[in-house]
Amino acid sequence: MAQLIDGKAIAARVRAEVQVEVARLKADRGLIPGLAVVRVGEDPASKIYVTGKKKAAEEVGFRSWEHHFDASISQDELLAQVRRLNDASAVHGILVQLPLPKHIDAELIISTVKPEKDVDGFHPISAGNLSLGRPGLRPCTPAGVMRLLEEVGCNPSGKRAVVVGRSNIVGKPMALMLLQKDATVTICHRKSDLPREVAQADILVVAVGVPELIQGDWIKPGAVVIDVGMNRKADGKLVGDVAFQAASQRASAITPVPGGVGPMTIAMLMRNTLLAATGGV
Ligand SMILES: Nc1nc2c(c(=O)[nH]1)N[C@@H](CN(C=O)c1ccc(C(=O)N[C@@H](CCC(=O)O)C(=O)O)cc1)CN2
Repeated sequence: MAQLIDGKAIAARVRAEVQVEVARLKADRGLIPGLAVVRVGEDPASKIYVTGKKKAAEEVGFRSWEHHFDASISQDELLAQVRRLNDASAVHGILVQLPLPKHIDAELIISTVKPEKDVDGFHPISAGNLSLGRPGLRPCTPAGVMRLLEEVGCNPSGKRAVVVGRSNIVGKPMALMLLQKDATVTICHRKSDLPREVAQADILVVAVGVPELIQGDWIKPGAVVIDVGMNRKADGKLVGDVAFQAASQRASAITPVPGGVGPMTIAMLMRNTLLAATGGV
């Protein structure tokens, strides 16, 4: 039976570390990191995540602001709001909660955030820094996965890592971060032979948003399995992209859903905001 990777507990530890550093920053330099979160429309999940981000920000000692706009806001007006936050000296980190309404070009909005304030790590400059192996702000979810691996003593160096999913916000940066730690990385997508690729993985990270796509008997015995998926079933239950029970029989360690990767996303956002405030990337 696999070790359960307790993302909730590890995320609490990351937030506590940030809190200590924020207290020191206030005492030594009188600097209080500020996080501005932009939310557009009434997506219920976004509302919950943004509330969680504000709560975490306040707990670690940041200033935080939520800028909520009606779903009918024009792209130009939203761009102007982001530029205003770019110019605000008390704001060190800006994030625009996704998804945005269809009439807004999310890529354009993201590229308008000042790279130094891009605490989501989604800006093309941040993505370029990552792909070139330069310092920079990293996307929170894959950064959280790297911390989970570290916490369970899994060093990617020399291991075969398989990432299922090639999104710009999880799959691609995840693969690059594992590569940077000297894993041999395969990225899978809808044309891949999943059972064959998954069977090779010492480290398996799945981020596709398809409930229980990865079957337990595909998994290499002893693999570390990280499930980024979060899928709401008809009965309201949340399941991941991996068939958890069967996978637990073969993996050496596995993240649950909920309580695995999800809480790490918000914890790493706190770390990124601290880095943005101190210029410490
Ligand atoms: N601008 C961004 N938008 C979105 C991001 C992001 O990183 N930046 N990621 C997701 C949503 N997200 C944070 O924004 C997020 C998702 C899930 C969780 C989480 O803790 N999930 C819990 C379960 C919650 C539930 O019961 O519904 C868990 O996995 O235990 C935190 C943050 C998309 N948008």
